[in-house]
Amino acid sequence: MVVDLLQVVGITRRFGSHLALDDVSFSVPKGEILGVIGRSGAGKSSLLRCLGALDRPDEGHIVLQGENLTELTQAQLVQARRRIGYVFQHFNLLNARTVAGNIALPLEIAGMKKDVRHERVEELLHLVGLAGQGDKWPSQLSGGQKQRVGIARALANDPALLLCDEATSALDPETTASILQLLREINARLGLTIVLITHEMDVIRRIATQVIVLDHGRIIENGPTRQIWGTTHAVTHALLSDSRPQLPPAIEARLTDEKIPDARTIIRLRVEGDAAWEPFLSAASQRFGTDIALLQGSMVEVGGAPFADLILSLSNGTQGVLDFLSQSGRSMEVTGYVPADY
Ligand SMILES: Nc1ncnc2c1ncn2[C@@H]1O[C@H](COP(=O)(O)OP(=O)(O)OP(=O)(O)O)[C@@H](O)[C@H]1O
Repeated sequence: MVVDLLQVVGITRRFGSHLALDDVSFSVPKGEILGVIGRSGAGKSSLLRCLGALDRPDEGHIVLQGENLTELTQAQLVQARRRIGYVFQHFNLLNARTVAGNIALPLEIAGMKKDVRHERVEELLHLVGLAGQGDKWPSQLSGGQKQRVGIARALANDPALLLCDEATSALDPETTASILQLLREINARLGLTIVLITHEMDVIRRIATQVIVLDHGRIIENGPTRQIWGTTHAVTHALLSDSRPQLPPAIEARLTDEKIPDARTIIRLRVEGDAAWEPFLSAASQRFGTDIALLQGSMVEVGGAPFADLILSLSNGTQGVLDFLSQSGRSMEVTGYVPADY
C-alpha cells in the first residue's frame, strides 16, 4: 500500500469562538504540488502553520511520512521541523548575514560541520541559480534573488515537504514566473512535495497539480487543477474571475435571455486538454453554416495542459450547433442573445 507523504485528518483550529479551520482533511502523495487557495481569512495561513508544526490543531492530526506530528513532544517537534522547509512571503532573511550565511543557518542549528556545510551551501546556491553570489548581503539583492535565498535556506536540511506561504506575492509578474519555474524544477529534480498557499489563481494554474479551495475554514473543493479550473462552484468562480475572460460590457448591456428574431447567440465554451487544439470551431461553422465571432477568450496552460475559455457569438444558435459544440469533452453554456447589429 502506498502511504501518502502527508495526511491531514479532521483538523480544527479555534481562536476563541472563531473556527479558523473546521474539520479539514486531505492527503498529498509524494512529489505532488498542492495549491491551497481561498479568500482573505479563509484559513490558509492557519493551515500552513499547522502543517509546518509551528502551531497545533485543537482537534485532528497531521501525519508526515507516517509520523503523527500532533503527538510529538517539543523536542521531537524540533527534529520533525527539519523535514519541513518553509518559504516566507517577505523572505525573512537576516540582514546581518551574507547570502551564504543565511543559507547555512539551518545547517549550523542542525550541527553540521563547517567544511561539509560550506559544500552544501555551494550546492544549494547552484540549485537556486545564485552560484558565486554567496558573499553578497541581502540588501544587495533583488526581491527575486532574496526569494531564491529563502528557497535555498528552506531546502538546506533536505526536507521531505516544502511549504510556501504566498512565496511570490511580493514579487512582480516576471519575477513571479521565474520563482514558480524554479519551484517546478526543484519539484521535478528532487521529487520534492510542495504545499503552497496563495490568493492568486494564476499561481495555482502555473504550478499546482492538485488544488484545495478553502472558505471559512472548510474545504469546499479538492481535486486536480484542471478540474478546479472548470468549476461551477460560486466561491471558486469568484476567485477565478480575474483570470477568466469576461463578456465585453458593451455587449453585456444588450444581452437578453429571450431569443429575439435574428438574434446572435452568445455562448461560453470551455475545452480542457489536447481537445482544445482541435479545429472544432471551423467544423461547426462548415457543418451548420454558422459564422462564429470570438468576443473574448483565453488559452492558457493549466496543470501542464491547454485550457481554452472562449466567449463566442454565433449567427446560427440552433440546438444542432449547440449539441455539436458540447461534444468531445467541451463544456458549453448559453450566456444569452444579442441583436444581430450589436
Ligand atoms: N492568532 C490568531 N488569533 C485570532 N484569530 C486568528 C489568529 N490567526 C488567525 N485568526 C483568524 O482566523 C481566520 C483565518 O485566518 P488565516 O490567517 O488563517 O486566513 P488566510 O486565509 O491566511 O487569510 P489571508 O489571506 O488574509 O492571510 C481569520 O478570521 C483570522 O482573523
